[in-house]
Amino acid sequence: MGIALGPAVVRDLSRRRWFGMSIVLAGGSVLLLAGAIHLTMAVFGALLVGAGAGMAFLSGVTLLGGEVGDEVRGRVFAFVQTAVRVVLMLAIALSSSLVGLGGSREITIADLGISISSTRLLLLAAGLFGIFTGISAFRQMDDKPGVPVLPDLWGSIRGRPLSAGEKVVGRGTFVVFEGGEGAGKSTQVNALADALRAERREVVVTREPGATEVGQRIRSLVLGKQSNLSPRAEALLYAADRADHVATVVRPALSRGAVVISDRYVDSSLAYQGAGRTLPVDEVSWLSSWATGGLRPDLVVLLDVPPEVGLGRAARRGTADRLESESVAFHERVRYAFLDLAAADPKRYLVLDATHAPEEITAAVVERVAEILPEQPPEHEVTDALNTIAEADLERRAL
Ligand SMILES: Nc1ncnc2c1ncn2[C@@H]1O[C@H](COP(=O)(O)OP(=O)(O)O)[C@@H](O)[C@H]1O
Ligand SMILES: Cc1cn([C@H]2C[C@H](O)[C@@H](COP(=O)(O)OP(=O)(O)O)O2)c(=O)[nH]c1=O
Repeated sequence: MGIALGPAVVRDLSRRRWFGMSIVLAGGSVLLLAGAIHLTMAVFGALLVGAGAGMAFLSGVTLLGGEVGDEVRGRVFAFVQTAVRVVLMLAIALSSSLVGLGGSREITIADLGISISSTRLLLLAAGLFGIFTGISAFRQMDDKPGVPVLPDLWGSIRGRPLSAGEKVVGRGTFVVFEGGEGAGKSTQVNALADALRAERREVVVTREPGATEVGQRIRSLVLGKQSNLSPRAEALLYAADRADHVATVVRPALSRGAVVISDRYVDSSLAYQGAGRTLPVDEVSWLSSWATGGLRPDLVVLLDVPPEVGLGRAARRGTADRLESESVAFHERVRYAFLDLAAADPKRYLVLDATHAPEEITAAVVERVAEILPEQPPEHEVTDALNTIAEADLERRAL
């Protein structure tokens, strides 16, 4: 059953993870057998043991096939087949003699009449051993460290396994500003950058969409008033812009140790394409996480403003783009989606009332950002680093 149905159920789950999980399933089902108080429970437990063992066998053979060289494959498989048979025979022989050793004693728990026999104790020990072995196999072989196990399994069953986050080398800090139109994001991004530059930190100010050359072209596609995009195409274009932005601007800057300040990031897609355009938010989230290789900001500053106020400010700035000209109901949905995201992860968010005076907002932002920034290195190291960046910049311009 495990061999026949397993692959169809877990679909794209990493085979390394599947191997450990299957052993845990088999071990857990043996535990169920140990505590079975009715024949149906025992039959169900036995089916699950079979499914777990079958899946472990299949994933183990698949993994072995992929990792063993062609020249020794025949011998390795012959050895494994023989070893499996020997272990099975030993297990049968040993367990039947152990079962015969102990007697059976009846104890009564709330009229259930559970008998504690040596069979149950043996199954209990075997189940615990199976779970322990499965967990240690999982830990040793895990190819997606840091990716939560159950969401990954659930995602795989639904055909969308979670991807392992790409590592960020370096110790930069990633700050994102989010909020509706005219909330004051650009104003605050610049104010924060000025404050950090005054401390002689390397700051990279960037935005979505349109921070790169490709991004500029995508920006004119998604925000041009004449374009008539479907919501899914719009979501894919924002994700493509984000992928290019993260790969070519954000990650390189973070790996240098810079503070990267971005005007909008993933939450904008969740709020505008998810809540605004009513695409499934988990799907939009998966798309963004794939596009960014799982890169998450250290801090998200949410500038919260009623849509009428923000849109009024944006209108004073000039002509409205495609999204600015959406209905007030659309912008209300966007606003509450942002607030909802912030409430779900309060440690990562700073929510500010954006109707306050700009200087007041800047002071709150600077205070919070100071808490997450690493200690400043000694003055001469900063000067050297800034000189190197300036020289590299001059060289790039000269080319
Ligand atoms: N706190 C504030 N109070 C009043 N007006 C503001 C405030 N912050 C920004 N503005 C003004 O609102 C307009 C939009 O601000 P901007 O920073 O471009 O917003 P966003 O980038 O969020 O669209 C600008 O004219 C700006 O001067
Ligand atoms: C990054 C991003 C932006 N957007 C929208 C929100 C804005 O209306 C528009 C960006 O416009 P922009 O002019 O850069 O921002 P603002 O109006 O806040 O100054 O793109 C999305 O719909 N999804 C996204 O993922």
